[in-house]
Formats: sequence, structure tokens, C-alpha cells
Amino acid sequence: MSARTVVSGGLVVTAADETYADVLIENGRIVALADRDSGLAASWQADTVIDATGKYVLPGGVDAHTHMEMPFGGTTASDTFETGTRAAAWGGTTTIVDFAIQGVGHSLRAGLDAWHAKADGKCAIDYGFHMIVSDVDENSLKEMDVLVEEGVTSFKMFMAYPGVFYSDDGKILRAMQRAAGNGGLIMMHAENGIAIDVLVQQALAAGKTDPRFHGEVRHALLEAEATHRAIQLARVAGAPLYVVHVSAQQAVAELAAARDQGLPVFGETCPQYLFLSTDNLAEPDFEGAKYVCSTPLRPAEHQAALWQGLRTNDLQVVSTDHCPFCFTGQKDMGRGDFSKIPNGLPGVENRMDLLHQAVLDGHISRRRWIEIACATPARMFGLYPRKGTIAPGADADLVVYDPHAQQVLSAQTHHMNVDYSAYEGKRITGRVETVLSRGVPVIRDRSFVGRAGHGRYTPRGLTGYLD
Ligand SMILES: NC(=O)NCCC(=O)O
Ligand SMILES: [Zn+2]
Ligand SMILES: [Zn+2]
Repeated sequence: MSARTVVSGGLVVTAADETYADVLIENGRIVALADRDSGLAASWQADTVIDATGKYVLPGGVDAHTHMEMPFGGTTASDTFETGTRAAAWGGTTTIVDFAIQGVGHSLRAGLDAWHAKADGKCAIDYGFHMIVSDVDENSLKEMDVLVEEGVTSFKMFMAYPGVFYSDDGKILRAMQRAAGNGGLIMMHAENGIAIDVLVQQALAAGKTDPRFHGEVRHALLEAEATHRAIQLARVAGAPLYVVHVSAQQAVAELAAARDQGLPVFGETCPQYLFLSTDNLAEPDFEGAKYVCSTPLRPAEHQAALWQGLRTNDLQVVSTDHCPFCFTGQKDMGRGDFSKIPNGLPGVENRMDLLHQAVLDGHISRRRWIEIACATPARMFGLYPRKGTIAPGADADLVVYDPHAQQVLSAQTHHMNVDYSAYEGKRITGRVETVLSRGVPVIRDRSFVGRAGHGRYTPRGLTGYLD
């Protein structure tokens, strides 16, 4: 007989429901839920019982935007698939979707193979891949069809970073047309990189070299303009569109206007835009470099529009865009020239906790927390209902969450392989206690009991968000 686990006594929270129920797990899958008052669970035979009394039982988090060991800005993101997925598990995330990169002049296949080689046998939790398309030609367009069939069903393109990942509008349109035909989802980094590069050169020539100028040159209007343009291109192509790491209130307004017209346009934001601001970028002694990412942090008044977008469903997903670079030895490559600071923030471990704090702070409801962090990312990227919910047939990716525990976020205690925390000193109520991945404990009572290689590559279906 296969091992059976029961998670008992907790409040099971999904995007749809909150019920006191016991959860029966067999062969890594959820096989039944029994309402507390039904008495049904009394007849269940179990090898292991996890007592969740007084705790929440949540679906494992799905982080649809990470960059483990990504070469970028002349260095490489400091979390490997091993350290980054371990940290994700500590934070209650049980699936990541990372970005494989097509090098310019290379095939999509070569990029995907390279990312498989990095991740294979290393991950503590399950993972999938999106593909960054940086060289649109006949061959890569054909490869998109093949990748969709194989379970790489989403493609990130960049209107930013000329000379690196940038695609012009013609290339973007061609890829969108292809996605309209094969069912893939185009994910857009929407910033007008050509205009931004002019402003970067002008700022540097004027002696404006500090990290805070990163935020000034990456103007909110240039995020909004690119968002608008991406929406129109997707419309012409007849393709759905998912805009990543939305930070400007004007960009939210573009998404909302498109959605009001019934267009299949979706938006993601990240905890850094919800909790941090240009005040962080302006921290003295080059400390602002810790907060350099693109799109950039915005003045704090943009946060209200992001929270509102999350409540009104004009924004659907909160991912981390986890792309950590150490302050010493990596971020400091940009002393004296903010354009040389590698772009990206750590956060894969913090997302579920920060969003729980947002529930307590009144920004979102408890079910909306699970919707934007678990269910919708799974649905958006073809992983639902296997991931992102607690229901018979779903993978037993579960988090026992203590909603009353107090913690202080800090680089001293986090598990990400990076020498600072973007949220150093922030007090959070709530903490992950136990995490199961396909029924196997990865974190048990605040100890890591997982292993590199437990996590499986998970091919994905087409986006289920249009159904
Ligand atoms: N966001 C960021 O600053 N770094 C990661 C790369 C990207 O997502 O554009
Ligand atoms: Zn991006
Ligand atoms: Zn990213």
C-alpha cells in the first residue's frame, strides 16, 4: 500500500473557498478533502498525520517569474537552481517557472537545453520554463511551435535592453502572430528601451551617476507607452498578452483600459513595487543599488494603483522576478555609473509572507492572496489544476502556514544566496511552518528536509486563463 498522509485540523484556503477540512494525500496527489464537521476523516488510515490545528493549509505558491543563475549585466544571478529553489520552499513556493534564454544567433533549442542542464537534478521543488526570445527569425518562429507542443508555452520578449534582449516592433509582431497561431502566450517587458538609452546617456553626461537616476531615466511614461504599444501589437496579431513586472500606475491604466474593451490582456506585478519605492533607490552610500531593477521602483504613490489593480483584477498575478545580485562584488560594479548596476532584486523566499502581510494590512482578501500567488499563475501558465489549488487530483503541494507567528525579514536569516535583503528589518505576521511537494516534506516544522533533485521539470499546457 502506498504511503498516506493526512493534514488535519487546518483552515484550507484556496482561491475559491475557506473551509476547516482534513486533506488526504496518496501517491503524491490529493485524493480527498473532508469537512471538519463531516466526520469522514475518522475512517482514513494514514501513515503520517500533520497537525495543522490553528494554521492555514494553503496550495504551494507558484512563482511564474524567476531568474536562477541568469547571466545578465556582465555577471550571473547569485542563486543557483539548487539554492534558489530551496529558498523558494522556505517561503512556501512549490513551483517556479524560470526563463530559459535564446542567445542572439542561437536557436531556442540551444537555450532551452542549456537551462535544462542547469536545473536538472538540482531543484528542491517543481519547475517549468518560459523561453526568452531575443532573435526572431524564420527558424525561431518555427521553433516556437515545437516548444509549445513540448510544454514551453510562453515566450518573453523585451521592448527594453537594446543590444541585449531587445526586439523591435516588427519582430514582436511576428512572434505575436506566431503565438496567435500556436496558442503560446507572449510575456512582455514593456519599457521603451530606445528612449531610455538616450536618457541614460544624457544623465551620465550630466554627472548623474547615482542609483536613484536609474529610476528617473526609466520614466513611468515610457513604461506606459510601451505597454500601450504592446497591447496594440497584440491586438493586430490577434494574440493574448501578459505584461510582466508592471510598476507604473500609468501602465496599470493602459491594462485596465484594454481590459475594459474586453481584450485578452493580463498583468503581473511584484512585491518590490508594492512594498518598496524610489525612496529606497535614493538611499545614501550607494545602498540604493540594492533596489535597482527594471521596470524600476516608482514613487510610493504608484503603490495604491497596483493594489487597486490587484483587487479589481486589472492585475492578475504577483510573481517575484527573483534575480538576485550580491551587493558586494555584483551591484557594486555600477559605482560611478548606475547603468552598470546589474538589474534585479531577490525575493523568491519573501513573496507569500509579504502578501500575507498585505492581507493583514487590508490590501487584499485571504482568498485573493491565494488567487494571485497560487491559482492564477498556475492557470495563466498551464499548470492548473495540478498546481495552485487544493482539490482531489491536484499535486499535494501544500503549505502549513502559521498566521500568527512573528518574523523579521533579514539577510541574516534568509536562505537566498545573496548578501542583503531588500526587506531588511521588515516585520511580518505569518510564517511558513511545513511544506509538502507532491506529498514529500521539503520543510518540516521550520527545518529543511528536502533534497536537490526532488523537484521535477513540469511541462505546461496552454494558458488556461482564456477558458
Ligand atoms: N527585472 C530585472 O531587473 N531583472 C531581471 C530581468 C528582467 O526581468 O527584465
Ligand atoms: Zn523584464
Ligand atoms: Zn524578469
